[in-house]
Amino acid sequence: MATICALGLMSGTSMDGIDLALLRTDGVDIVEQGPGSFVPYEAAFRARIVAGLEEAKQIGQRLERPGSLAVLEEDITRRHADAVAAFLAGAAGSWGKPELIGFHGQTVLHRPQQALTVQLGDGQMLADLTGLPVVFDMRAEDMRHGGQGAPLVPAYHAALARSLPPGLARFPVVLVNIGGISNISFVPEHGDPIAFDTGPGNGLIDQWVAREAGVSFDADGAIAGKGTTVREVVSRYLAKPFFAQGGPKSLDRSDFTLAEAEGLNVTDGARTLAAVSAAAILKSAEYLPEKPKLWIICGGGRKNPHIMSDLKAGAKAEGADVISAEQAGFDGDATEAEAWAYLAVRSLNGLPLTFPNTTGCEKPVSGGVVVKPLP
Ligand SMILES: Nc1ncnc2c1ncn2[C@@H]1O[C@H](COP(=O)(O)OP(=O)(O)OP(=O)(O)O)[C@@H](O)[C@H]1O
Ligand SMILES: CC(=O)N[C@H]1[C@@H]2OC[C@@H](O2)[C@@H](O)[C@@H]1O[C@H](C)C(=O)O
Repeated sequence: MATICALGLMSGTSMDGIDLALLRTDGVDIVEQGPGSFVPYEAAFRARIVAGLEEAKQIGQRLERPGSLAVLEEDITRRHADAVAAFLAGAAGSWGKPELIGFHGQTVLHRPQQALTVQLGDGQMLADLTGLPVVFDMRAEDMRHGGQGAPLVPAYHAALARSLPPGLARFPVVLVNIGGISNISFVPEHGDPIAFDTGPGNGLIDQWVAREAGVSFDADGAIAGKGTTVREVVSRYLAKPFFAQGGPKSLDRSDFTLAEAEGLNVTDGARTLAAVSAAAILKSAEYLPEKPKLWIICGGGRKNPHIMSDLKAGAKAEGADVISAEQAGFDGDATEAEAWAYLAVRSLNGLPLTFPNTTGCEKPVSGGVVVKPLP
């Protein structure tokens, strides 16, 4: 299959902005990772998305856009187009001109039990504004085949694991994405990955520090650094039914709340929620066929030193190592955007995006809608 240059766009559950990354791939091998970038949403726009999450709860059919959601979708799409233009006008443009965009959009509702997942993002509008073909809506087909519709990044995680230099690769490798929600991909030396969402990532920490300290995230874990983990609260979170079984499973941003942390002071709350994030990830090992030997941490949560130190301590007790994406030679901020570039090329080539062991779909499923700019 032909190698092409693709541009991936991800606006994740943290709702902090748009990640962009270029990738050269044939949809199987990662031929070359290109530059990445991030365009933050300002606080007022993030607040509009948060308000949109509430309105999205009324959605019964995935194409419905009640209340302000139609306008929000247009604005999200326009911001992606502006981000692409700025990105390609800079150094990224000289690395390569993308032939295809992989567009995630903004998840506002995810109800796998109802086979309902809604990402705001108008693929045709983005194609028209950028002049490039766009692959979007990559989760729906998986759900039509009985899958959770998430996580989708495991196909790319597996390619990353297989690209590790022999000196670093200690299989089974687990790639972890700590975004608003966390998810893992278990990659054995031979065979297909096993994947599922593992629990809250940074989402609860963000909500906690926004409410208690008026900041959008706990930068470098500074607030948590002044607090202590309250074990009883961690146990209360881990006692939730979500943790009583393995995958396939996926989460909506609202599935976990701050309820269990109420009453803590601001610093203990931030530290405890970081501990919850790490403990939830480590607990996933109970549902894997073999003990992981190497954990590689991607996503914004790797910048919280408390999540990282808890992960390292827990993994060490099981004889495993924890390293950041960068220590593995990857760009941990760009992984998801790269994944959407990779998945777009797979979609174009009719290759599966998801597998029975990653989302629970009944057979490997491709997906995504491909649109071209109108003449
Ligand atoms: N320097 C930092 N210190 C601590 N936390 C950080 C730092 N930088 C980013 N984060 C956390 O990472 C989050 C963003 O992570 P990321 O971009 O991986 O999430 P996402 O892509 O929105 O989520 P998802 O994977 O759930 O779709 C921020 O909301 C913040 O909580
Ligand atoms: C429905 C949805 O957008 N889910 C996200 C979310 O954020 C992390 C986790 O929950 C994961 O399942 C997924 O994103 C990643 C990138 C994925 O699909 O692989």
